[in-house]
Amino acid sequence: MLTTEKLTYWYTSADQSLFKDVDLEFSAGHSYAIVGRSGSGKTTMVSLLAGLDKPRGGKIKFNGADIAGIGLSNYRKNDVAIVFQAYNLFTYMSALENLMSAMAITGSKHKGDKAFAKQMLAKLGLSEEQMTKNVQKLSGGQQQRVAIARTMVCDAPLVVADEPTGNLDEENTDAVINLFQEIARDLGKCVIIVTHEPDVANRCDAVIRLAHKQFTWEKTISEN
Ligand SMILES: Nc1ncnc2c1ncn2[C@@H]1O[C@H](COP(=O)(O)OP(=O)(O)OP(=O)(O)O)[C@@H](O)[C@H]1O
Repeated sequence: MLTTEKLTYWYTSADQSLFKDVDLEFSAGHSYAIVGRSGSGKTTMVSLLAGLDKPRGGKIKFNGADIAGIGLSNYRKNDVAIVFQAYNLFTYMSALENLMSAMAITGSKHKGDKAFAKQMLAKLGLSEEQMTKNVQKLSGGQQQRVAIARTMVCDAPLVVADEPTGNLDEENTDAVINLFQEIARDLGKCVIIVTHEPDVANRCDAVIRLAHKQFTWEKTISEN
């Protein structure tokens, strides 16, 4: 579903590349963890994969088409759902309103379907009362679950998450990982997660380590 071909990136302020000539392949229906030391370039890599920044060299292809050709804003709107550590929810809305607007903005096939949005939030353990109050009144774990529910109600086949469990306790981390697995296995999406947590990485179908500017597979899909 998603491939990188000789992907190269450097920040203009840096004197050398962060990574060079990276070839990776991600398939639908699987979850992938990207791990590595702080500052190695994991966030930069997922920003490129999510179409938030442009490569300096090489290509990112989505279903065989260069995302530069698709147009990064079209790609972000139709093909990618992004989950950040700082949830990025509309803070003046309820959880339900957040899902409804995400469906409207992305033109999801569930657009306008309030019952479906409620069903997803209920599935993630939110009560009717929690769904309809301002998201800022929810706990961090609950807000993160809303951010993940948002990826489930949109049609985007690719879900990219940067440290999605970074500030969650063990119980919420577990719930979030279960959700990502469900999104990959049951909804058939491709899930790519940057994480510092070995437990989170181990529960993904594949693990890629970034070290010394190289990405190496620590666990591959076929080892499952
Ligand atoms: N906008 C920027 N301009 C210049 N340098 C940057 C910029 N963003 C990040 N960097 C540098 O690029 C390197 C990689 O950063 P990145 O955030 O991708 O690493 P990371 O592996 O995600 O780190 P962490 O695990 O701490 O989040 C770091 O040395 C960082 O200081």
